[in-house]
Amino acid sequence: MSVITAQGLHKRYGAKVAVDDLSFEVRPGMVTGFLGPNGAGKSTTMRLMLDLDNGSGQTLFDGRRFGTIRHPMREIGAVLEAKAFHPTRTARNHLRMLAAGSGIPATRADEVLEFVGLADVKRKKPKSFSLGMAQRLGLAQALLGDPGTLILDEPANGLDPHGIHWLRDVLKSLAGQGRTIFVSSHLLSEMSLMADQLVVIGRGRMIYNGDVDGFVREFTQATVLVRTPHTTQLTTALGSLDGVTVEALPAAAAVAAATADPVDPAAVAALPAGSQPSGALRVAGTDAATVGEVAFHAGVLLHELTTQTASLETAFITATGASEEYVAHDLGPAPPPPQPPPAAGAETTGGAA
Ligand SMILES: Nc1ncnc2c1ncn2[C@@H]1O[C@H](COP(=O)(O)OP(=O)(O)OP(=O)(O)O)[C@@H](O)[C@H]1O
Repeated sequence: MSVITAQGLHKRYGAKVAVDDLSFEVRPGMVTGFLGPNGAGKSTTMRLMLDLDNGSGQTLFDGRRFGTIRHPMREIGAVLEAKAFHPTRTARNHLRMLAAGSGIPATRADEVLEFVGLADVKRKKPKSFSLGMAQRLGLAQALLGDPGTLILDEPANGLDPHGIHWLRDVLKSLAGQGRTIFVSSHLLSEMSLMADQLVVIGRGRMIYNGDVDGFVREFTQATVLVRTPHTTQLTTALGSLDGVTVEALPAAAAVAAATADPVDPAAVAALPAGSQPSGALRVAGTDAATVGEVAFHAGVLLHELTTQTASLETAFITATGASEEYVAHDLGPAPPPPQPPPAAGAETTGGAA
């Protein structure tokens, strides 16, 4: 359980700056997600943090560099590459060898293999493992020394939906025990369910460091969904507010037509409570409380008033769009297959044989 402090991490490959002066803190007791488009520098950053790559800056684990920690496996569990295992040993022996090197009892190998669901294949060689099985073995290896800190690069890669669900529960529960979890992933829906804090980078630079809700707030605009039988009156009333836009959703347009817009409030009010036809509006540029107040002062009945926040994926695309390194382009039609050369003496213009 340690605070990770990354300070001024920097790495270039020739002219290419892969990690550009990154500083951030990863705190215990929560999952910190590490996000960025392809090639943003996530893996390089993780390697720098663990002194596995040459670069500048430093990373401290409760004030100590990785290289100075006597038994790193007992403090920091890391999986940076899913398939980095000994080529000839069985999964169990691979873990027992690592355990022996760090003064960890051999029985722990069986415990962690059981924990990650690989007990049945522990006598098999990891080279025969699928990517998902290799990921599970990687996590078993990381947990061998019961470390307080986990650094995991794309641990969900290759896992099936059950495996992803399981991994999320495991990481959340390890964080709940007070451990420090730093995990990269491209699965944004998973990240939104799992992470408390985010470090988001693009082209090696910091884009955002803070809590997940703050990221979504900063890079997207919340809207207010309103359902009312009086869409026209409400649209007019909201139109007087600066910076507010109102969009009629398809259902609202249908109601407006059906009730011969503008709505006759007296006719609608005469309907039994709850049976008035309701149209939907999406309001941007203000909050639900303001929409509710405006509706109240305009005498507009509301059936629903909901704040709608955007997804982590929408925020990620907005935040990192400009720093996307590998941008796809439209694929034109395939060229026609080459025509075989005409046989010698054959007709080339067509015609009756
Ligand atoms: N050994 C290397 N030699 C040259 N360039 C490298 C090397 N390793 C990484 N890079 C470059 O550094 C940049 C960052 O790469 P990195 O693998 O850290 O990104 P990433 O965010 O982990 O990407 P992904 O999400 O695709 O795994 C990329 O532009 C990559 O091409």
